[in-house]
Amino acid sequence: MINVAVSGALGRMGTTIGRIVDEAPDLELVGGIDIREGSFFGKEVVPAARIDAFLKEKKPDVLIDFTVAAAAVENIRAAARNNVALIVGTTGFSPEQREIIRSAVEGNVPAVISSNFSVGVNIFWKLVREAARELGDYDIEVTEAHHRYKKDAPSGTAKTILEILDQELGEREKVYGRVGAAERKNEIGVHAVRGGDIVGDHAVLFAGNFECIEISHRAYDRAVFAQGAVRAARWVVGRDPRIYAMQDVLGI
Ligand SMILES: NC(=O)C1=CN([C@@H]2O[C@H](COP(=O)(O)OP(=O)(O)OC[C@H]3O[C@@H](n4cnc5c(N)ncnc54)[C@H](OP(=O)(O)O)[C@@H]3O)[C@@H](O)[C@H]2O)C=CC1
Ligand SMILES: O=C(O)C1=N[C@H](C(=O)O)C[C@H](O)C1
Repeated sequence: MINVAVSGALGRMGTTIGRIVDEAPDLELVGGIDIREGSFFGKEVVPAARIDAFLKEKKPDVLIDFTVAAAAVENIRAAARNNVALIVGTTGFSPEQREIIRSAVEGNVPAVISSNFSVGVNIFWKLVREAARELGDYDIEVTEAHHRYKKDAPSGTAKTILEILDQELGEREKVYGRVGAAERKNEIGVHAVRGGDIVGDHAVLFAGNFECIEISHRAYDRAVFAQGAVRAARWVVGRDPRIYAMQDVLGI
């Protein structure tokens, strides 16, 4: 049995993950952490300020964090202090926060950190890499769309797409939300759409003369991210103490 705790337990992803863990015969939901006190699936949710006491008392094998960047950094540090493995789905980290996370995790606990835990998006990233290798001279535009409540833009998944493009093509200027008259050069356009209950759409357009290729992914239910995060949680426990990607979990 793997003991699982969830931070951001009262949020959209936290409740979706809590339900999956609660229904899994091989997993035990030991409780949650959120900004507020509460309960989910019959288990206590404690405020973030009490995370150390919570981890010591409930002894989860793994903490799954889907919160906001500043909160996640503190939750990750607490998990590392208390020797608890990590799954981190939170997005919107600054380079400085990424560095704090790296030094908290490396050599202390195993952690799978991914801007997107869906299997489909992890395949989509591979396809984008492959296309970039062949179509580096095409014009490239990245578009993402999410629900009205999303706090960060562009999405973490879109930032990962940009990292992949930079790795394959060399660093290029990014133009966010193109506006006004400007000649197109070698830049990559980046566009974020927010509205309604869109779960998560991502597309990369490679536009050449007389043809375009668009690679896209659409999530229909956030359960797809939650299932991936739970799959990673089963995988991460007992691994060497370092940062892993979802590709490591999937073996791709
Ligand atoms: N990697 C992936 O596959 C995916 C990543 N995400 C990312 O996950 C994150 C959460 O998304 P979502 O569930 O939609 O967001 P929500 O706002 O619905 O949930 C976040 C929860 O965390 C709570 N929270 C705030 N501060 C803390 C804290 N210090 N400790 C614990 N909990 C805290 C929030 O409380 P309050 O609302 O009161 O602030 C809220 O209940 C985002 O960064 C999103 O981009 C989302 C989907 C998939
Ligand atoms: O906030 C969300 O909802 C999502 N966030 C992730 C991101 O920022 O890429 C992943 C997914 O698209 C849903």
